[in-house]
Amino acid sequence: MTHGEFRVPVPVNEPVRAYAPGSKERASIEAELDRQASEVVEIPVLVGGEEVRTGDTFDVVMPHDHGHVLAKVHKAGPTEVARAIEAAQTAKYAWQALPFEARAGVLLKSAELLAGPWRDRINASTMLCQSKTVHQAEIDAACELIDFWRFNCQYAEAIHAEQPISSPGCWNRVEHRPLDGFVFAITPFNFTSIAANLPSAPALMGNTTLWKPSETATLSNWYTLQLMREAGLPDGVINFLPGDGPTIGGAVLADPRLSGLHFTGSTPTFRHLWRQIGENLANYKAYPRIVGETGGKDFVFAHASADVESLVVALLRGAFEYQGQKCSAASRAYVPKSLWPTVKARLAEETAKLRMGDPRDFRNFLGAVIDARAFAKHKDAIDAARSAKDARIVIGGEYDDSRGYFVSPTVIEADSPDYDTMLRELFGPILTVHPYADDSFEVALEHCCNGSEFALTGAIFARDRAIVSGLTERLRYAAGNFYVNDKPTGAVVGQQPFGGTRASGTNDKAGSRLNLERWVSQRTIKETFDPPKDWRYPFLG
Ligand SMILES: NC(=O)c1ccc[n+]([C@@H]2O[C@H](COP(=O)([O-])OP(=O)(O)OC[C@H]3O[C@@H](n4cnc5c(N)ncnc54)[C@H](O)[C@@H]3O)[C@@H](O)[C@H]2O)c1
Ligand SMILES: N[C@@H](CCC=O)C(=O)O
Repeated sequence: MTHGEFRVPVPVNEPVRAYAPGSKERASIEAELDRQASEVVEIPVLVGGEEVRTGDTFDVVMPHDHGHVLAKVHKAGPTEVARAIEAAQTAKYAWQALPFEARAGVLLKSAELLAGPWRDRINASTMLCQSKTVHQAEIDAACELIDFWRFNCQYAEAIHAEQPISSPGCWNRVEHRPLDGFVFAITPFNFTSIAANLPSAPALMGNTTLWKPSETATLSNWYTLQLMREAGLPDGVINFLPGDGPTIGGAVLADPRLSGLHFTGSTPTFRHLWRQIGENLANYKAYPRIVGETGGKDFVFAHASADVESLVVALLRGAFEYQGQKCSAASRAYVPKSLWPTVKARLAEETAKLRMGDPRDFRNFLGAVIDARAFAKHKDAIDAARSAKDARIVIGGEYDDSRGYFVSPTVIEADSPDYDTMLRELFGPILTVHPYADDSFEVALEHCCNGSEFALTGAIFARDRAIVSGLTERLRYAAGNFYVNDKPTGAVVGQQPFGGTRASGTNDKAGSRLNLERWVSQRTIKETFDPPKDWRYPFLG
């Protein structure tokens, strides 16, 4: 029972810590990195608050030192999936019955724990198991996740406040009900914040969820769930199902009580899941909501009036931060031939200064790519460019997986905008640049707009205002997140709602009111205070 209209605290973006040499925060995270590197964590399946050890395990390793095991994870199978669905169905009545401020309180408390005592643990595990530098871990696992939790509470409050008008003699109300079943969250390896947000956003709206984490990110993901449990998350609200995607996915999607899929990951996986849901459609109690944020082939389009130094920094940071493993990473660029020789020379000069290695050495700008499969894909793309007639490696092109999965920051110069790596998502530190003739600006622009199946992020560089306006207009549907004279990565919750269209997803904008609206189903209630007692209308005489 709530006696009052409460307001959640007004959120502000979590400040990013610098971890400068000699700082207390640097010493503190270094100690935590040492601690985590010296242990092997056993991670169970979690159903209804019960830790289940199936005995069928896989290892989580450091991508930059793949012989080093960080965790042994028990895989969920069909039995655990069935138990998790029952646990979610059972937990949802008590969870939904809680007043909104109690559910929001769990997320706000989670944000507070992450901003304080849990920050090092979550950041360090993200650095070790996903090979992020301290800065990349900080902006993801700490700041973005804190922002998701705090801002979502405010967006949820605004949803609840939205009510219809009432005419005299009646009172209309809209109830923003949780969905009639459970929500399935399937999460990617590359952002700890996205992984924790996918099950917790539907939970905030009163749903109970099943969470299938990415194998390689299971350690950091498990810690975020422990944090939420410490913040008061009741048993059964989020059930943790690590293991093989198709095995778990097949069992969950077949259940008639599936009411929503909250997915982030690659385009082929999402298409596969959508097809599976389609094939099951007649078996579901209600049409499942499908939210999927997927792959990208994110562009940088430069005009001849672009400022070269800003363009070079945007290409370098946009393409190589976190080894290019951001869905938003700059992976194709269109640069006029009048600028390209200077841009190429400056990019080569600056890229040569980037150090790559173990993120525990804070001088490194890049770590390793996530696993052997990713390494093989990048190696193949580099080898193919080396022997191609219409493309060449102009920067980098080295790789070595003897200790970790290292791929050096690489630039491929492609004569044709249809060269393989101008179109295909690689998800690694490989940027392909198509230098276009200045008098073929329109042809290059048309390719940038429609040449790729994706439409996630994109950036334009120009100083000429008419060109900025024209490109903004022409590229309206080429990206869900569009940047002018800035890199196409680094969206901040509350500032640049994030998501793309076409093959890049359903564009329900993670960390926004729009996303939360997908996890409720409105019930309209009309209460009449003076119901008519006579069926005859006046016109009948
Ligand atoms: N648009 C966005 O906001 C966004 C954000 C982050 C990552 N991404 C995209 O994610 C991809 C990288 O992440 P990834 O390598 O983890 O993606 P992925 O598609 O390989 O895996 C994502 C998740 O799906 C699971 N999975 C795979 N097959 C499955 C199946 N048949 N049934 C059920 N689950 C299954 C995986 O185990 C993992 O948990 C890139 O394509 C990137 O662009 C997009
Ligand atoms: N939101 C992040 C990307 C998330 C996908 O990997 C960015 O804007 O760089």
